Amino acid sequence: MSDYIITIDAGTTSERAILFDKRGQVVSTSQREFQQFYPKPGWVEHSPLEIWETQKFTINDVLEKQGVSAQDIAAIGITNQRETTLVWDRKTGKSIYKAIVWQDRRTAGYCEELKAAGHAELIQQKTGLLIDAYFSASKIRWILDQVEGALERAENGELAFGTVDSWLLWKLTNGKVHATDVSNASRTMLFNIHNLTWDDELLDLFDIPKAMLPEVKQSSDLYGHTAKEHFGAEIPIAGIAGDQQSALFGQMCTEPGMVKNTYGTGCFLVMNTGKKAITSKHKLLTTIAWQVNGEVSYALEGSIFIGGAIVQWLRDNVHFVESSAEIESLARSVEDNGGVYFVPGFVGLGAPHWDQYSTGLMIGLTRGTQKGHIARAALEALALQSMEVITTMALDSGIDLKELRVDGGASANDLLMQIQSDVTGLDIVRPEIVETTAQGAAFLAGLAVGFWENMDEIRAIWKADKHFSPSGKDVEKLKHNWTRAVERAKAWVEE
Ligand SMILES: Nc1ncnc2c1ncn2[C@@H]1O[C@H](COP(=O)(O)OP(=O)(O)O)[C@@H](O)[C@H]1O
Ligand SMILES: O=P(O)(O)OC[C@H](O)CO
Repeated sequence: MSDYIITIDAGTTSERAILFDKRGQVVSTSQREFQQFYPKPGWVEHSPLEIWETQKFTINDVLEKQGVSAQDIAAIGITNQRETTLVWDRKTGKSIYKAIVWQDRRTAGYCEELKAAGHAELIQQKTGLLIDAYFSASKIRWILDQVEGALERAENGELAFGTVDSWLLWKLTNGKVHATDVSNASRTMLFNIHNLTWDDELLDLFDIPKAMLPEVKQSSDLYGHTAKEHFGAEIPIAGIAGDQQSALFGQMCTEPGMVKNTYGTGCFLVMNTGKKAITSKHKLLTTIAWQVNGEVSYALEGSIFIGGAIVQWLRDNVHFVESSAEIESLARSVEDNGGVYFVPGFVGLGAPHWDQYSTGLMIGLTRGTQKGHIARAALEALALQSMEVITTMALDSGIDLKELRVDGGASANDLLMQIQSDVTGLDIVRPEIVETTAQGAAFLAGLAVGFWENMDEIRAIWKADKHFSPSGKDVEKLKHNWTRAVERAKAWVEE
């Protein structure tokens, strides 16, 4: 009898394996960090082999911790950092270059050229995306250009491209399955999100051979089985979704108009728009949320590059606090921000600004500024960036939002959640289980193998824990000054 589902959560800085039981509860977790490579300013790479070995370790570790065997696992679900690009040799199973991470900006210049050549509209219309180094296509192009002989090998069908989900699937199945799901495919800038196929015109534009692309399947689907040698028995792999889409599913935002925000390293706001792919007029992304039982759900997304990382930066780079949690008590030590604003444009600004040339900016400092004011400004920065995306989402969708479901590390911060409610006027809802990213992939895999019968059974698992409602505080000045501060942070880097 198979009692559990395992989710593989392959994140940007660490990988986890999480064991879920039939009640949708987390039974056990194993987590391990892996190395980040920064070979040049703006470049971020991972070792593909380390991604695989780290993930394999966590799966074996979680089984051992709980004293269960592979036979007890009904299915594996995969959720992953998106856009990160890997290319490997089909015969040897070895990557031909390191994984180029979603944060990597090396192809920003090439992307500017694409914009200047007038390709933005076509790309947005087909893929729902805005031209940016963030997505996979320009990264694949870079590998094919820079690794000797790569283009020819790719044309001959010798090379495979995949995002992290595809890479892990390939490794788990010992090279038997080369596939991805629609949500990950929709982040490559090569996938037509309307007819659900790799787009020939875009492949021509980026000069990427079709032969290297994975098969695209539903998010809840049987992909294959793990090779027996890895965990002692074959386990079905039955669900895949990009981490932000998976969190939307885990939060049970399954109806049009429902929105979640994940406060991790970045903040990722995603709104379910149902069967409608809404083209944003305000620089949000249109993306595929998932495909389940043949039905595709679309979403609008606002990706904010620096969220919880602002707190991490205060902790690790300038030793302002000892722990991330300490930021809350420090921020509570003052009444307000004392006029201080902190725009975290460390890697440029994402949605809705998309300014590759902004930097971090702290403004409004006076002789009276105290530590607490800076802590408060940092938390307000998370909330105000998210507010900008929410305002934009309401405009694009025409939907009057009422509620925002939250998860991710920084959602544990009650003060931040209260500020979020005050600046958006929304009811902020934090669920009992904040492991929604992993839970989403577990649900997708569990549905495919009948571990859970249907959506109603899953819906009953999600439960709210805490609500934060607007306090009625006047936030107009805060919003006004934030807008002024953001404008000053923009276009700072001169190339
Ligand atoms: N209590 C807190 N208040 C504010 N930020 C926090 C708090 N706890 C964690 N964080 C921030 O949240 C991030 C970790 O969240 P997590 O969801 O684990 O991120 P990720 O999955 O992106 O690695 C870190 O950047 C950390 O600084
Ligand atoms: O690994 P995370 O949680 O920082 O998420 C990364 C996103 O998928 C990037 O688009």
